[in-house]
Amino acid sequence: MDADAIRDALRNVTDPDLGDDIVSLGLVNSIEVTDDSINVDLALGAPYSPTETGIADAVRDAIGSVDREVNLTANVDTGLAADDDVLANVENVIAVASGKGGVGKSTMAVNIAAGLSAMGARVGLFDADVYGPNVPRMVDADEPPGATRDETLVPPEKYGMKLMSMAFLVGEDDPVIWRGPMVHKVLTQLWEDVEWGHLDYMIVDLPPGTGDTQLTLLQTVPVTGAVIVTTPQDVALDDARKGLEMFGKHDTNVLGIAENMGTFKCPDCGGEHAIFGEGGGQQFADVHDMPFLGSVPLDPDVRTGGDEGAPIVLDEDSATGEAFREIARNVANNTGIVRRREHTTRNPPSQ
Ligand SMILES: Nc1ncnc2c1ncn2[C@@H]1O[C@H](COP(=O)(O)OP(=O)(O)OP(=O)(O)O)[C@@H](O)[C@H]1O
Repeated sequence: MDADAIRDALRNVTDPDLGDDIVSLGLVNSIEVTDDSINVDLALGAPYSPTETGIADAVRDAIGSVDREVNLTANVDTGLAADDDVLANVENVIAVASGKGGVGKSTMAVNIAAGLSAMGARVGLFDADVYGPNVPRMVDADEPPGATRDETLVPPEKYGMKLMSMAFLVGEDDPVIWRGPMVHKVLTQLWEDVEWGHLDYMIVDLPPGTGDTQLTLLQTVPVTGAVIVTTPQDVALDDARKGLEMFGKHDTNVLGIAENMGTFKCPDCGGEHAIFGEGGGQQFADVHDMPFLGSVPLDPDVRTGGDEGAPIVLDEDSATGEAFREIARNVANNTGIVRRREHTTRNPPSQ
């Protein structure tokens, strides 16, 4: 089997989101055939996402080699030169945002991060909520970052995730009054002077609203996409709209809308009640032509998980945990769509 025959075989592999075969889309970067191996480099950008794992499996099937080892690698064009990319070793930066406080944004960020980590991905969780950093508590991380000789910070790890938070530096209960320029300086240091290593996903928990932190992040870091967390009430949805507008102004992709507290899971009767009305998050996503990532019920186990530092997404037996896992899978899948679409736009296939 030579490279041309392999390329032809790969025309049978369809990208389910972009709706064409991967060769026509220009998602096959290179094919190399040696005496004992077939090496194919694909333009895939969302490691461990179910969709891209499926594409890779289909590629192996299409090649169907029995006598040579098939090695697949992935390299997607991000449009950034390594030099001007502040987080060059981080493949995808995902901002978790909410229009208003208290909708469960940190809970969502922690569970998405832990969910991606459980899928096998290398994950960083960056608590950028300088005004109320609470991620360390939610994952029970009390170990502060270490420091190397050249004064970079080594993030502590929990559930396989690398963590960084203002709480490590100032203490969770210290009131912090930050002005814009200080926020900018501290945040920039927090991601530049940290040894993140190679990450597939960095999840950034933003403070609620549309303030200095959001601006700093969007101006200084190549954000792959944003997740907007909302509850189904009209007031929360109104604020979520402002979040959408902010990301729109900065040309930032929105990976989708995640609904929290969609229903109330009653511990007494076991039933689920739509106390804030039904389908608010889904309707909001539809109206704004955004993907809907999923809905999580108001479930006392989520809060206990958060308080005890054990994200519920890791509880295999919990239905609410499965709702978070579904959101994590969709976040990864939609990250892949953004990456592959950008790649094909930047590298239009010749035929
Ligand atoms: N689906 C849920 N079921 C039960 N409790 C929840 C759920 N989501 C969040 N909580 C609880 O609600 C509280 C607030 O959640 P969280 O800190 O995630 O909100 P937030 O939007 O990040 O808030 P902030 O405005 O402080 O940033 C926490 O105690 C959390 O455990």
